[in-house]
Amino acid sequence: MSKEAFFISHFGSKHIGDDGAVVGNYVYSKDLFCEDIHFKRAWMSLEQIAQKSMLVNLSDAIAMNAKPCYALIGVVLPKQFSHAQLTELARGFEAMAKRYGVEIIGGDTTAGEKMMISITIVSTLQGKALERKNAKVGDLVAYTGKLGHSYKGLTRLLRGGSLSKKTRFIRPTLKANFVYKSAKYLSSGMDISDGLSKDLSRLLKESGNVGLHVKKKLPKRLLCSGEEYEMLFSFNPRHKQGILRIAQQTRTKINIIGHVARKRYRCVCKEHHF
Ligand SMILES: Nc1ncnc2c1ncn2[C@@H]1O[C@H](COP(=O)(O)OP(=O)(O)O)[C@@H](O)[C@H]1O
Ligand SMILES: Cc1ncc(C[n+]2csc(CCOP(=O)(O)OP(=O)(O)O)c2C)c(N)n1
Ligand SMILES: [Mg+2]
Repeated sequence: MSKEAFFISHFGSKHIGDDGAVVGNYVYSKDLFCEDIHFKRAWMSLEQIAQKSMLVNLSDAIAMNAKPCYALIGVVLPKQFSHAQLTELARGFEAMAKRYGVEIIGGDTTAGEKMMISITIVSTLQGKALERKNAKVGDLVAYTGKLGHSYKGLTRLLRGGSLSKKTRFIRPTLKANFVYKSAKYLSSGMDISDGLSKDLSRLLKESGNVGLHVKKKLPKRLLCSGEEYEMLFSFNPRHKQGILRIAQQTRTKINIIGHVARKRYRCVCKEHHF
């Protein structure tokens, strides 16, 4: 068991375990975005840091089929930040929040050596919650968009290169419209933050330790690319046409990777979790 799982295992709530906690018609979710863990200051402007930290948080809400409405923003900021820097960061949060119809209703601010951002999102379910745990044997498994860009961007940055502001690593593109329209046809779903293979292993485990019958083998650079924020989901094959139609309407690329089978699935990537 990872130290992360060990730590979380101490809490008794039945709401723990998915992208967000479903309580009544609301979903509550939180993600951290930290200097030298999720980003380096040299890689991104403060505006981009604010934007990405907000997007990765909105991603969890959307992945639950919920519309984000409120955000609480906790920040640890270096003391030497100028007013201009604080403005840039705050405007980044506010602009992205506005774009998704989210109101920043509070948070907390303190000084520290490295930047840390912790965002809590409150969202409202758009229909049934899209959980990880209901994939059934025989369901098709698919993901949206293209994978591998984020890892490619990260590798370039780690080698001292730079990225254009539109690249996936700097600015993920969320699939909100596709999720909201298709959720009623999906049996399970989650966003891809730790890599398709790792996140798929979680989804299949939560669905009763089932496995995947692979349709076409994917290379590790796609399977293990984290921070993609594409959607991973499963559905009964009878909904395939309906889902493909919604994908077309929302201009979302869908990749079917196989179907759920009675076997075990093993993550093929290196574990990097705490
Ligand atoms: N420090 C913590 N205290 C309580 N619950 C936690 C903590 N860290 C993670 N969790 C919960 O564990 C589950 C899995 O978290 P995680 O794998 O990080 O989800 P995600 O990839 O969507 O961020 C979530 O339900 C999350 O709320
Ligand atoms: C400086 C730096 N090193 C490495 C990475 C790569 N990286 C950091 S966290 C992560 C996985 C996703 O983060 P996590 O905090 O596990 O997100 P969650 O699953 O909780 O949503 C990846 C691929 C990075 N973004 N920045
Ligand atoms: Mg997490």
